[in-house]
Amino acid sequence: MECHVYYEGDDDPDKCTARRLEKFDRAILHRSMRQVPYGVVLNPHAEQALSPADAEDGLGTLVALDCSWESAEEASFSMNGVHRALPFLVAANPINYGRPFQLTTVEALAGALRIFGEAEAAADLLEPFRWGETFLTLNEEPLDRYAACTDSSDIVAVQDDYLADE
Ligand SMILES: C[S@@+](CC[C@H](N)C(=O)[O-])C[C@H]1O[C@@H](n2cnc3c(N)ncnc32)[C@H](O)[C@@H]1O
Repeated sequence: MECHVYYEGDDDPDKCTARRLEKFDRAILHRSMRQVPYGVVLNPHAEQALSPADAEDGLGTLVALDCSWESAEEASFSMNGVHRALPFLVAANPINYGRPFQLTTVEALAGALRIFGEAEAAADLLEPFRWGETFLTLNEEPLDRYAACTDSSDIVAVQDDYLADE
């Protein structure tokens, strides 16, 4: 599955995970919205949770928006595609370690790949990051359970187990 990122460029370039993905040839960055291909769009505002059932709908393409969280409002996600929110997963990056839902671009893309059953691709994407493997170990149990789900309602039922512990 190809990973594409619409790059807004308003976040600290030194900490930006999308730029590092581009540097290590793990993702294709687009500076113009028109260039972003149709795909499964990782959108935290989406009504439906991502599930394995979405794997075919993106025509082999995953899309994220790399911008600051301040500008990641609903209107910014105007890409063409199937919009999905990730279920409960916690960040492993040093800035937001342990925080649920607010993932970096690479964590979001890797989480989606893992839910789609593409464990090797997820590990490969995270490989250029010091804390990359930690994201997979920290979230191993929910990721295994999400990857075994059939659809979005299954995912939400699994997620409820983790939200109940928050
Ligand atoms: C707001 S940007 C922040 C990127 C950060 N500056 C970096 O360097 O990675 C993170 C992007 O990852 C995706 N993402 C993060 N958490 C998500 C979630 N819970 N559900 C869906 N997508 C999510 C979205 O595409 C979101 O715009």
